[in-house]
Amino acid sequence: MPEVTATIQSVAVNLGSRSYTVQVGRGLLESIGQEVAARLPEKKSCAVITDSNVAPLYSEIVLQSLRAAGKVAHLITVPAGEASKSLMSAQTVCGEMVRAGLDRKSFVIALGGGVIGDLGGFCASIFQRGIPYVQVPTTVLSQVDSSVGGKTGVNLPDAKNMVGAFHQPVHVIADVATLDSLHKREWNEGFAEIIKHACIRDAAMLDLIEAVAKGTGDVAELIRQNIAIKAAIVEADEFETKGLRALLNFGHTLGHAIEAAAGYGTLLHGEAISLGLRAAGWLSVKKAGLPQSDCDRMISLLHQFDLPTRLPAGFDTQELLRITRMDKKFETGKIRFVLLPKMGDALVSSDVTEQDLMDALDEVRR
Ligand SMILES: NC(=O)c1ccc[n+]([C@@H]2O[C@H](COP(=O)([O-])OP(=O)(O)OC[C@H]3O[C@@H](n4cnc5c(N)ncnc54)[C@H](O)[C@@H]3O)[C@@H](O)[C@H]2O)c1
Ligand SMILES: O=C(O)C(=O)C[C@@H](O)[C@H](O)[C@H](O)COP(=O)(O)O
Ligand SMILES: [Zn+2]
Repeated sequence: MPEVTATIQSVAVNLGSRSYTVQVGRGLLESIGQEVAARLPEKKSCAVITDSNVAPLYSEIVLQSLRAAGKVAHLITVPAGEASKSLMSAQTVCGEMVRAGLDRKSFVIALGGGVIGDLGGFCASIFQRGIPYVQVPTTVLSQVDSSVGGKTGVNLPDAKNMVGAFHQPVHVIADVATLDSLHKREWNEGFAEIIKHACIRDAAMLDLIEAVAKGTGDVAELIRQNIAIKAAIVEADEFETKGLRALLNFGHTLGHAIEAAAGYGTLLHGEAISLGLRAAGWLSVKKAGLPQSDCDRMISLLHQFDLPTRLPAGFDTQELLRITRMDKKFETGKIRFVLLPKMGDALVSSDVTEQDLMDALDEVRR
């Protein structure tokens, strides 16, 4: 993976009283304490929630920075991986927060990938009915997607993200230096969400993604562009009530079902979404007139990041459909599915049937 160089850039997320800034740059962890103190001057104590892979790499620098800024910081570490995005983990984390003496004047730092962002944000949203939190994303996926927008939550064994809350962070610090320690598989999975963003919102960005795949593109600029895309959608439809934010679910209706059916952690989120993107691309050609060449370009890009586009053996179609019926976009028992009529443009369709989903799954098995 390339070392990502960057000058510090900021993307604003304008949500009235819930507005915040996403800072992107290299070496930002060292100054977390100052940044947090400037935004939460009256808050004295915090929990730094992280996972067992990230803690040995980055917790000390974050704790030191917070303590140097006068904050009392407690480290809470959960096992790495999707299995930690559970109600049981939320209970454990909140219990540790109580025992550490945190109160309604405390705050949370979510230091890690999307699992920690979603879990840490959720704990912040429910702890003593809600305290502020700061996102410190350390994976490509969490920097370009999950740290922005305030969707927090945990999985149920039945389906993904079934319990949660909208709770916006007060600040996001995306230090691209943390990406240096990612393994290739975790680096690559983030590109599923980046390719998704290009497909639904910005066809021109496909060129930059292709350049990054070849090792010639500016990764930090790509991250910044993705944050800007996500921020603009969230600003226009924070609570996913106006039809716009639902477009961020392109590839997710079947992707989430595959992720849950595989057993959380078997496929990474981005890998499951890659499979969902291929299915949604195929349905977009069939039902929305997407040119086959555009669908092929999307699939080729997924391959360039070694992302899976063929469903492995062992997934039962009826089981996947059963999980898909729990999708949050379902309305009065009807599937609402995100399709692309053309590259860079998406819509939510009520014209996709269960038979279409079965046909798409057959296609993805080939
Ligand atoms: N809230 C949202 O809007 C949103 C958006 C997209 C995805 N998500 C959620 O995000 C989760 C996936 O996030 P993820 O892919 O970041 O997974 P993750 O948090 O599990 O991180 C992937 C792996 O990388 C390790 N890791 C993290 N940072 C590292 C670093 N800098 N160096 C080395 N290893 C590191 C982690 O320990 C983990 O093993 C899923 O639960 C998904 O549902 C949420
Ligand atoms: O922020 C959003 O909105 C998204 O849909 C982003 C997705 O990439 C992400 O996986 C999200 O967690 C899905 O949310 P859900 O509401 O479909 O559970
Ligand atoms: Zn996603």
